[in-house]
Amino acid sequence: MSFGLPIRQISFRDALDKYSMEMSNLTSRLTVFMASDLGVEQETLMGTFQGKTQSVAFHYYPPCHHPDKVIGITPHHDGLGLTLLLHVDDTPGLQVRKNGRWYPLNPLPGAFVINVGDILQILTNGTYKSAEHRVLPDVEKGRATVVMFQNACVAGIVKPLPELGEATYKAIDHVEYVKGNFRALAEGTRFVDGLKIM
Ligand SMILES: O=C(O)CCC(=O)C(=O)O
Ligand SMILES: [Fe+2]
Repeated sequence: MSFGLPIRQISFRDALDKYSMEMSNLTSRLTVFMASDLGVEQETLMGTFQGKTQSVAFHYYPPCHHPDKVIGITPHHDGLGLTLLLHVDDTPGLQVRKNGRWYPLNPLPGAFVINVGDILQILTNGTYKSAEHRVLPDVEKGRATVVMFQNACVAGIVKPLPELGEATYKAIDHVEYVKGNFRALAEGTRFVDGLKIM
């Protein structure tokens, strides 16, 4: 994917092209493990990610001497398929919520943080849960991350894989899903909750 960058920024463009391809490859490799864990065909899960869009975010969180008054990123769930997060430095800040408690996810050299997004939660019929997370600023040091969001769907539709039994989420056109997800994010709600079949 070219990200529509001007040709003149050749080195950045090349680096981003390469990074984008490597993240697609990593996603494919991860789906192989997930497919075997879920008991579905490798190609089925891999196919939901292959050829789909990616978006990238470059975050920088400056040091902040009033961490009690400021938040880096407010608590949220990622809305797409998988998120591949690279820590550029060793500054902590990312936290994940489990059973109502926040846990730090400190950077490990050479490791990615992989987040399940809401679409993967739907695809796996709720077997994998999208994790709520936030970023707190550090008092002393700035923090940089590169975050790749991998999209996924089944033939243009966001829905549970039929292999995973009776669907517990309604099927929705991918374009409608993305619109609804952005709307919900702005309202501070979760679009995926409205797709749940009670
Ligand atoms: O920068 C981070 O550690 C988290 C970024 C994030 O959660 C996001 O971009 O959705
Ligand atoms: Fe996030």
